[in-house]
Amino acid sequence: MLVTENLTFAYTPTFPVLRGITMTALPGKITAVIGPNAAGKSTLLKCLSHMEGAKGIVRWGDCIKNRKNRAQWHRLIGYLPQYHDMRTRMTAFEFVLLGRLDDLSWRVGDEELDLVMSILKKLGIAHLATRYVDELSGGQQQMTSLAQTLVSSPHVLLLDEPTNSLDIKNELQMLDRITFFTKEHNIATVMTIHSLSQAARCADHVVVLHEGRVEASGAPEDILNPELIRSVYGVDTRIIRDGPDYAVIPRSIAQL
Ligand SMILES: Nc1ncnc2c1ncn2[C@@H]1O[C@H](COP(=O)(O)OP(=O)(O)OP(=O)(O)O)[C@@H](O)[C@H]1O
Repeated sequence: MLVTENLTFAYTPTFPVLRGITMTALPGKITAVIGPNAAGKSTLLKCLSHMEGAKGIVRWGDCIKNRKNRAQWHRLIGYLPQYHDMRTRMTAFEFVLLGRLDDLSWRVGDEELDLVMSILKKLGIAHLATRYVDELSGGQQQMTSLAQTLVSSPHVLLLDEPTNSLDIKNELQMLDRITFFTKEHNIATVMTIHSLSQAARCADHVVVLHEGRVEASGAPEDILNPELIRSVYGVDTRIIRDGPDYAVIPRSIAQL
C-alpha cells in the first residue's frame, strides 16, 4: 500500500502548496485525485515520485522514501507527467523501450523487445511502433508515454491528467486500459483528473484536494455530492446516477 502521512511541501518558503496530506492508495485500485486548478494535485504526484522531496512520510510497505533510496524508489514508481516533451527523432517502439533503461545492457534481449510489443498491443497502439513520436498526434503521444511508463512494471503508477487532449473515445479507452493494467498487475494507481464524471466512473477511491489540503476522501458515490462540489469548486451541479453511470453536470457558478 502507498501511504503518505502529513505530507507538507512548498516551492517557496512563504507559500505552502501541500498542507499535511494523509492518504493511502491500494494495490489493484485506482485513486483519483481531484480538485480545482492550483489545488496542488500535480505537486502531490511529484512528491510521491522521485522528483520532489517533502516533509512528512511517503512509504510503500516498509520502504520509506528518502534521499538515500532515490534509485530504489524510482524503480517502484511509474510517473506520467502532465506535460512531456516528445520532440525527439525516435520511433514509438524505441521511445517505449527507453522505459526499460535501468534494465538494459549493451544488447537488448528478445524478452525486452517482446515486452515492449506486448504493452503496445495491450494499449492498442502496436500500429504506431515504427512511427516517429514527434510526428504523432497529442493523443497518440499520450498513449505512447503511458506505454513507456508501464514497461518498467511499476508497483505504483502516478498519472497526471492522462486523459488530457483525448477525444471521448480515446478518453474512455485510456481509462479502461489504465483500469485493466491496475487490476491485472495489481498496481496502486494514483491519477489526477478534472472530469468528475470520469473520476466517479473509474476510480475506486477519490481524494479531493482544496488549497493543498484533503477536503474529503472515500468511494466516489459516498463523497461526490453537490454540497462538496459547491464548496470546493464554487459551482452548482446536478448529479445523475443510473446504474453504473454517474454524471456530474455543471449548472452555474455558485452564489457563495
Ligand atoms: N515549479 C513551481 N514553482 C513555484 N510554484 C509552483 C511550481 N509548480 C507549481 N507551483 C504552484 O503550486 C500551486 C499548485 O500547483 P499544481 O500544479 O500542483 O496544481 P494543480 O492542482 O495540479 O493545478 P492544475 O489543475 O491547474 O494542473 C500553484 O499555486 C502553482 O502556481
